[in-house]
Amino acid sequence: MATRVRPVSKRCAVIGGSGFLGRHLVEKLLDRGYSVSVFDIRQSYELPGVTFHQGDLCDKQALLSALKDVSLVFHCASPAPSSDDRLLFERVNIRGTQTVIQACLDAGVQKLVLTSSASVVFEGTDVKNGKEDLPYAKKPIDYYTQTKIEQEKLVLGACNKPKGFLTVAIRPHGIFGPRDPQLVPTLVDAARRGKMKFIIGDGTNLVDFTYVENVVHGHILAAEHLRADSPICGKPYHITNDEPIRFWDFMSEVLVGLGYPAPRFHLPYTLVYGLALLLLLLTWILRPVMSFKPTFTPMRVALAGTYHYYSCEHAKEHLGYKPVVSLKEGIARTVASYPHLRRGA
Ligand SMILES: NC(=O)C1=CN([C@@H]2O[C@H](COP(=O)(O)OP(=O)(O)OC[C@H]3O[C@@H](n4cnc5c(N)ncnc54)[C@H](OP(=O)(O)O)[C@@H]3O)[C@@H](O)[C@H]2O)C=CC1
Ligand SMILES: CC(C)=CCC[C@@H](C)[C@H]1CC[C@H]2C3=C(CC[C@]12C)[C@@]1(C)CCC(=O)C[C@@H]1CC3
Repeated sequence: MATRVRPVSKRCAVIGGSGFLGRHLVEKLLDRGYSVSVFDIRQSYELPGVTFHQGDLCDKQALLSALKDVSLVFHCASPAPSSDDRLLFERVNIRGTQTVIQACLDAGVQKLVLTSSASVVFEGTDVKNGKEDLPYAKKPIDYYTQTKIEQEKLVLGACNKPKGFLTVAIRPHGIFGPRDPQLVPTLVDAARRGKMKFIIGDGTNLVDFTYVENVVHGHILAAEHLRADSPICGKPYHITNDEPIRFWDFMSEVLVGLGYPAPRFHLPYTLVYGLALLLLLLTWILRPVMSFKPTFTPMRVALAGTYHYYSCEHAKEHLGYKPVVSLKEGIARTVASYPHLRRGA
């Protein structure tokens, strides 16, 4: 069993600390006695023990002031996948991450923990119990995934033991929990518009959904195990709930928990995927005159209709990782945290 390693310095920075995952991470770091410098393009809350630095991570000077006297940095900022804006992803996830690395080196930061994504190996076809040695997606499913791949390569490639700069990447999948602006709100929005009646495919596809506190736990374990003599330097780690579930069972549990009916009718996967592609084409054609965001994008349909679950054995072995909140408990906490999204609210 892995031993618990004590942090050397208790001052750290969270880039993207105003976001969903970032804020949960900040709260847990505070509980564990860290003082935290948050760097984000927006400030969404105030907490004792947290210093906010508002700025764009592509701006090295702005970053440097947030990294002063910091030895550990968590980088969990990214534009939302739904923005599907290639130039923005390239600027923030690729060039911005290069800037983060350079700022860390200039500021004498010793450890950088990146929030990557398990989807860096996902090409829209089944992944069953995928391990970290799967190759990066050759045909990434969207610009978000494409730039997350480049981002992870940059951070892991920057690991340099002689220079005393150590890096590691955490690859979560399907993060959910209180304050998530993406998964539950999108689902409820679709349900309210009568779009959640259908199951895409036969509904047996297993998927990982990971409760946010488990993702946070994985990040902190990685940071605290990151030392020059550790096997984790320069490596990616899947962090999941270790309880793959049928995609449509998860969606149904959340929907029913919030008072909406579960999807019941089946539609063939290829038909829905084809329709999503057509719809996407239509949004491009019509962009000069009108803009609309389809609920069922090809990316979402692929995620809803294929197997994609990942092994977290390496994290267990090298980080001593074990989920701290079960899927059942995570779903219950999540449902309870969205009273305003309940049916009829
Ligand atoms: N949610 C999920 O299911 C998964 C997420 N991930 C990864 O986890 C990380 C956190 O995701 P999540 O918490 O869901 O996302 P959020 O959008 O909630 O958080 C990201 C934060 O980064 C900020 N940000 C964006 N661009 C910049 C910039 N140029 N400079 C500074 N800050 C910026 C965002 O601000 P603003 O909101 O204004 O854009 C936001 O506050 C991301 O790296 C994501 O790729 C990985 C796997 C699954
Ligand atoms: C079919 C439908 C409309 C489902 C609604 C829920 C979806 C919005 C989520 C289901 C799986 C989620 C997911 C992500 C975002 C939200 C979903 C598509 C990510 C793309 C977020 C960023 C990642 O790195 C990977 C995630 C995979 C799962």
